[in-house]
Amino acid sequence: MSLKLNGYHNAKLSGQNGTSTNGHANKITDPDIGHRYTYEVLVETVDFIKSRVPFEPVVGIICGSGLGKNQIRHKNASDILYLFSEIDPFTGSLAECLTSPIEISYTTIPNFPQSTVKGHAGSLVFGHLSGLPTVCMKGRFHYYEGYPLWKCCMPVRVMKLLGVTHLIITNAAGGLNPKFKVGDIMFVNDHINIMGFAGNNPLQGPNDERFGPRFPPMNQAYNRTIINLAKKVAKEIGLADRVHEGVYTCLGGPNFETVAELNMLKMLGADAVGMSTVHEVITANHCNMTVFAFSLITNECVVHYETEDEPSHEEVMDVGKQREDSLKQLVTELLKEVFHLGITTRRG
Ligand SMILES: O=P(O)(O)O[C@H]1O[C@H](CO)[C@@H](O)[C@H]1O
Ligand SMILES: Nc1nc2[nH]cnc2c(=O)[nH]1
Repeated sequence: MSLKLNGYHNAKLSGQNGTSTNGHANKITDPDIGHRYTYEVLVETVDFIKSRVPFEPVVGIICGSGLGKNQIRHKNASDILYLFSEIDPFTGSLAECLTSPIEISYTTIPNFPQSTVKGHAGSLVFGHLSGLPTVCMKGRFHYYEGYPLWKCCMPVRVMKLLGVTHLIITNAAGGLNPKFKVGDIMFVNDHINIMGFAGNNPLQGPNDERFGPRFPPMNQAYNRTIINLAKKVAKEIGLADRVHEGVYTCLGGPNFETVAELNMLKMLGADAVGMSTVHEVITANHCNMTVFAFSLITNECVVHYETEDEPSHEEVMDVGKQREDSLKQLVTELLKEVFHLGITTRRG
């Protein structure tokens, strides 16, 4: 099978054969070498999916905690879960907005990691959303599950190879900005890659130029035009007073933050904190996808000691459930606008 990506198709996999992208002799100290997904391994995964899905998705959606948990009804227990009928677009999880869905469990997809977190069902759902061929990840992978960042982001590259140009990333997050209330939505306009400060980055290790450049820029990681459209859509559907823009930051988890950590993150300029998304955004930008991300504020971060309030994953999932309908409406209406305007990918 031959897949062409941004003119990188014939480029050599640099870094694994003794030559690095900057031309220096390469002594690899990467402990994951030999385990990382090569381009060819991902093509194997993509071929499996293509053999089961009769169309190419252009939109990808990653469902955050509580937004991808429901199992879709299916008629048999085989690996492909063909659904009976169209599903009401405003009930159930984000994936249930897809019409004529085809659901493939992660357990059956070659080379795919497995979901281990409550609220992350563990399947890819293919279908149409606002008329656009779409793939939805019901269940993402987190660093705290024990997956290295490059593995957490493997599905982003799979989506790219499947044909996805526009990626919508959703997450549940704690609100650091005092203006944010539980149930509000924050359109992510930038991030702080705290794990990256310590040298942990999904692009670490050999770079395969068929995906993207060794040193990708990240100053326009979140598509400005889509953020503006999302604000317009939010206004139209009566959510204007529940949406904000802001900076997301990701810690490794799984524990929620201490009071001192939260105050530090606030000082750094973060408006919301979670345990995902940043590495997915980096990987998507690296392979020239257009990215839109939003956080559902599921809890207000506790930034002082005089309280008995504590965050919990149950609360996170409950708020996801309560706000599901608004989020689905937002995404559905937004996609109509994005493709009406014909927003292109980052590098054209
Ligand atoms: O980022 P998502 O997957 O939405 O989930 C967030 O919610 C969970 C904690 O309750 C963590 O996984 C955190 O990252
Ligand atoms: N790290 C982190 N992740 C979250 N996910 C949902 N809420 C939170 C939070 O307060 N902190």
